Amino acid sequence: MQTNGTIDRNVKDYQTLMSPRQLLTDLPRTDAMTQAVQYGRTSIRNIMDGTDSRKFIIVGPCSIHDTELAHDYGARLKEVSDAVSDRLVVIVRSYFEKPRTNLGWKGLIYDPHLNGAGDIKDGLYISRRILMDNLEIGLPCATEYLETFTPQYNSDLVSWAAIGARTTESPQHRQLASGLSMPVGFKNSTQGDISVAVNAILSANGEHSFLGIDGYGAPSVVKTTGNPYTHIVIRGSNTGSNYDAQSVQDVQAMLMEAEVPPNVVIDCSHGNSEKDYSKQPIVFEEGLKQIHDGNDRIVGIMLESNINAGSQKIPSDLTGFDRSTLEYGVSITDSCIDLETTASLLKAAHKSLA
Ligand SMILES: O=C[C@H](O)[C@H](O)COP(=O)(O)O
Ligand SMILES: C=C(OP(=O)(O)O)C(=O)O
Repeated sequence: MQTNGTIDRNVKDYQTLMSPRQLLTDLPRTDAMTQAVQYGRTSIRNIMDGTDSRKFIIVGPCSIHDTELAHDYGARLKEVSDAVSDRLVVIVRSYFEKPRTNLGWKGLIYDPHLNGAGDIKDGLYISRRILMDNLEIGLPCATEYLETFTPQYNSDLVSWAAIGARTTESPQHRQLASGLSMPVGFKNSTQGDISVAVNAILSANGEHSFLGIDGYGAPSVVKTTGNPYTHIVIRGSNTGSNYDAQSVQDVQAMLMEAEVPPNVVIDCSHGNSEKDYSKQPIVFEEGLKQIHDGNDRIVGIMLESNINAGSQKIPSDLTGFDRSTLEYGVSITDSCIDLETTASLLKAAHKSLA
């Protein structure tokens, strides 16, 4: 086709991807995995409805960059999860898509080999295997959806999904959430605006028609029913936190004014910890205190946790990067608390919810 340079001026290449159905056929979900997915989804729905008195904890690495690490982390978290499961539903963060403030590594799906090659096909296979690994041992998974096509490739393995602070206001993400099969948390904006998340909930609760792909990869008009299990995740902002009792009550008042259930998840990281992992336990304990003091609509808490504490820097241009230089078990995005701290926080929560 003669285009005279009117299109694709800034496009280097198109690479055809396998259809979602192809990936699901190559890496099929087992019955045991289905059970783990359903356990996570049903538990969260019941907690949101108030028919299950437990709380859900979304906990795990800020991002996964290493299959071995994910496996190791999941196995160790599962032991803690089993010990607290009568009062806490533990869902492991399995985040493969990172929304960046400007540039940076975008996550395992986008650049699985950490070499800047953008091998998204491998990223989809590798990330699906990680979800399957966790489900195999009975650990339900949470993820963030950044790209609106991604759920077709992995949502059958996900029990809870986030729409992040940078995308909560995006119509496409709200429409996407309206059709997702799992409960979805909308973050407040990076500037601390709560109303964008409240509006996101209202939008995602409704029916939509929008452009997407079906399981065979065909461009489709997607018609959704609306997702009744959406809620807010308060994550603080670039200028301060919003996890104190007054802020939480103010958020709940806004939700009730909008006639949606006042369910809130407190994110202990991001703006609430000023991205300093050592402050996450303070936020966690304050959330527990508020629950203990009677705020039973705090339905969940989120922690960013890894095998080892802190974070390590990687170059912004990953071309030629030698990933063997990375320290094992340490985040390459936001700083995380370590597994020992995670285990002691979960055990403290278990005790406090007695
Ligand atoms: O949770 C992850 C980060 O906070 C988010 O992806 C933004 O990261 P950045 O500001 O380092 O780009
Ligand atoms: C990117 C994340 O959070 P936020 O959208 O709140 O920045 C995250 O939880 O990984």
